[in-house]
Amino acid sequence: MPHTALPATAAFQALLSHHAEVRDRHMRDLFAADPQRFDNMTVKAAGILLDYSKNRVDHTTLKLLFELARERGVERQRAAMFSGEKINFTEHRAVLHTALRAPRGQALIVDGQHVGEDVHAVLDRIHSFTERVRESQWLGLSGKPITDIVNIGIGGSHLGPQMACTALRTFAHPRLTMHFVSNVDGHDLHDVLQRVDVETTLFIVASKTFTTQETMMNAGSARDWFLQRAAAADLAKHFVAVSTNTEAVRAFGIDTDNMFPFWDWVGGRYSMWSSIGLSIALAIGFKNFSELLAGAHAMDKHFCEAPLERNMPIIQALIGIWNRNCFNSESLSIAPYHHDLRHFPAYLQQLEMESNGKRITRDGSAVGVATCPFIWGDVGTNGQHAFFQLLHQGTDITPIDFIAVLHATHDLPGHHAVLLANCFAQSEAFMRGKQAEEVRDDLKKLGVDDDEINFLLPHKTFNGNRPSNTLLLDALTPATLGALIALYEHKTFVQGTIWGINSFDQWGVELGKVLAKTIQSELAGEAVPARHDCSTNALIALAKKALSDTQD
Ligand SMILES: O=P(O)(O)OC[C@H]1O[C@](O)(CO)[C@@H](O)[C@@H]1O
Repeated sequence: MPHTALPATAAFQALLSHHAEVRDRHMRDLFAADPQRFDNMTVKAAGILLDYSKNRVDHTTLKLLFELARERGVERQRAAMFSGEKINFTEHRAVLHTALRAPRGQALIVDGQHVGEDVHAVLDRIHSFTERVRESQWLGLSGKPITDIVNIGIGGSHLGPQMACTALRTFAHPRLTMHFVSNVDGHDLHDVLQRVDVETTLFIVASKTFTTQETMMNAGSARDWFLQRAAAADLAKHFVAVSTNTEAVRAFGIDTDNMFPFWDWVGGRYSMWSSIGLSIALAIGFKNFSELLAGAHAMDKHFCEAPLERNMPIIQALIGIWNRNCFNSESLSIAPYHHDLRHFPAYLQQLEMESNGKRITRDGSAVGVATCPFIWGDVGTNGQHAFFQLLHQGTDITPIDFIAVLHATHDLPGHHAVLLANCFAQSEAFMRGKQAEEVRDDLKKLGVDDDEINFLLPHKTFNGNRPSNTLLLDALTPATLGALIALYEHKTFVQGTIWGINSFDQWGVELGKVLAKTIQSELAGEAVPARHDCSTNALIALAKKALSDTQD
């Protein structure tokens, strides 16, 4: 079906003309002109407040952005996704992670399958299994309760579970220690195996395909480690699988009674709501896991029902389009001011960059504009002492998403106020900057002489006008975390729709999976070295020597 590339649309052209008129305007002036700017540019949903007032937008900008969303068919695509249409058009698959968090009783049939019934049947199994482990009814080989859970997976089968278990650690079962192994680098698994006891460890092999090289290698090594210490008959008490591939699970030697399935309409990076979330449910309990799903569902409802002008994922997506496609911002920095959200930037890297790191639209033509920015970041306040200097005074302007939580779960006096003060001070400074006159006054008060002031002035002046969103959560709970993740999922989807790309395939990553295999067989000496460039040939030779020295 022919597709109109973004640059050819009237709404985008109108946005570009508006940008040419307003791009030099300073946010300080926008704030001065509208004392109600905060009230006018905040939206609340599912326990989250989004303050987007510290962006270079005004009423006209927003109007043009909403027109763009309408012209690009965001509402139509949203309905298509939720109803199970095969919007993943290169893999001919439905995209139904939202069905994983819908309450029992949803009537949705895809390819003759009753999706809601299937989802809740698996959730019921997760419920009973996690209770048995948590209540010390599921016992290890010597009759002891499980103390350590090792999730072996990568990408979407790792990042979501690890991020959520860390974020919700205050809800976790005190007896259970969670471990996450993802990297094919043996140092990762080796480190964990040194810290666990074979009698009380449960391994979850989490892989949608059950063919991913890293996961299968780690799972195989974990199984070898286990069998060196225990009998094969004990494997069923210590290994469970999460996958869509029953045959491969059976071939690996995991009892399919110990397999928790999911479906091809769940994308890897959207899968933590499925049985890929088994480790989360084990850590925080099924009731809390259900609240995580309910929080995401509350955001789904908001996304489906709120008018575009009050719709948080749509607003966040449109602000991102404005920054990326009009101001050419190449990256988006994620700054969670909560230590337990420290894995959130890495989670979003896969979510956004694997989804929208694309350049071809649905009819095979080029997008014609820049797509996904680089996503990166670290927790506040650590980031302030590492890369914030560049964000304040570097030559690139990088938009930032500040994520703050009003109530802490610790009782150490003073810390939380200082943390929040830093967060708000940073977003204010990025917006306001510090003008030459303010710098001069400050230095004068300190008694600095005029020559020194003139010398220092350009270095100590900040232009400001650097955009940010602030997302405020009342508390970090399963429900608000669920809503926060769903918010970014839908934001990603809306941006993909505006660019006209498929946010749900990942051919680039598939290529990487194939490429390593050639060199792998050359390193193993099984293949005649392919004709690489001289650098790659030399590196292979060095590694080959090192590997054979280690074996000697
Ligand atoms: O769950 P699997 O099949 O092991 O895949 C792991 C990850 O690999 C990818 O296919 C590519 O990184 C992701 O989309 C997925 O989350």
